[in-house]
Amino acid sequence: MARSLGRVCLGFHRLGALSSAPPPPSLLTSSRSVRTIFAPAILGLPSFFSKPRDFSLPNSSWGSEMMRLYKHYNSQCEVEMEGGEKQEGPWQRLPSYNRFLKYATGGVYLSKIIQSKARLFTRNNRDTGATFEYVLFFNSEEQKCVAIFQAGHLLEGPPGHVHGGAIATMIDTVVGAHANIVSGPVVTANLNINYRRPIPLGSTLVIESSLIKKEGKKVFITCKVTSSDGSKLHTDTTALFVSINISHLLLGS
Ligand SMILES: CCCCC/C=C\C/C=C\C/C=C\C/C=C\CCCC(=O)SCCNC(=O)CCNC(=O)[C@H](O)C(C)(C)COP(=O)(O)OP(=O)(O)OC[C@H]1O[C@@H](n2cnc3c(N)ncnc32)[C@H](O)[C@@H]1OP(=O)(O)O
Repeated sequence: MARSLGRVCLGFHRLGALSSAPPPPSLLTSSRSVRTIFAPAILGLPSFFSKPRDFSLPNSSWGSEMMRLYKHYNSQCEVEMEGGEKQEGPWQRLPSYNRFLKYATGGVYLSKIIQSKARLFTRNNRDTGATFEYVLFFNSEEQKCVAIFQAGHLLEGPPGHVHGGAIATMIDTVVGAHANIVSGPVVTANLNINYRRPIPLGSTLVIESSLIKKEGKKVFITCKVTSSDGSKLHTDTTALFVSINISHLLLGS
């Protein structure tokens, strides 16, 4: 389906790092080019494995609003022209996150079974459309991230509406990815959410995060969740991220 849209966006992950050693922190991200390393060998996948599934591409569960907004942002992404030339656009689509630091246990023993089964919470999605359907875009000029999010029926909290924890999860995911792009490895230190209006299940929402400032190890970000046409404000959030040294996760802090 994405192919039929005829556009190719920049990759968030770079394939082909086949070493079994984790990538050095300096290779994890770069704020302008938004690249991270994906190492199949770290994930225990065979080296001939070509590409992991990209959950941020459209699937049959996406409704018309989700598709409309996807096309709106995707049409402003980098385009690959005939002959492989690339034409820049203000937005970059961020393919779905993969756990490149599979063995980053922070010094805590995890059994091989847990390690092999671990999945990013928001992409733990066997039944397409049932939980979190989303795609992230990043605009480096404006220092903004936008996610288009379709809230599936298994995210129910109050009857017919999305659970506050599921909303917080999506906000943390968007602002977390944003902070990671601008500052490298970070953890959420504080997330302060005002819930203004309930979100009906099945809604398509726009989650927009803006960088406020970077101050030493701290990254301050704000975020709004609105209806797809922007007319209703569902939540507003302030978030603080703190940079961590990735070696603490690898060696134990
Ligand atoms: C769990 C590891 C995850 C690693 C992720 C790495 C890479 C991610 C890659 C890609 C991401 C892609 C997609 C993102 C998807 C999801 C994102 C989810 C993100 C999360 O879901 S992540 C899990 C939840 N998260 C935690 O599990 C954090 C536990 N926690 C800690 O690990 C420490 O608590 C820490 C490191 C936060 C602080 O460490 P610390 O205490 O040693 O502080 P430190 O001195 O370094 O602080 C420096 C300055 O921050 C100020 N400061 C600190 N904390 C503050 C607070 N709460 N309020 C106000 N100010 C605070 C200090 O006051 C000081 O300020 P000043 O410099 O002005 O004095």
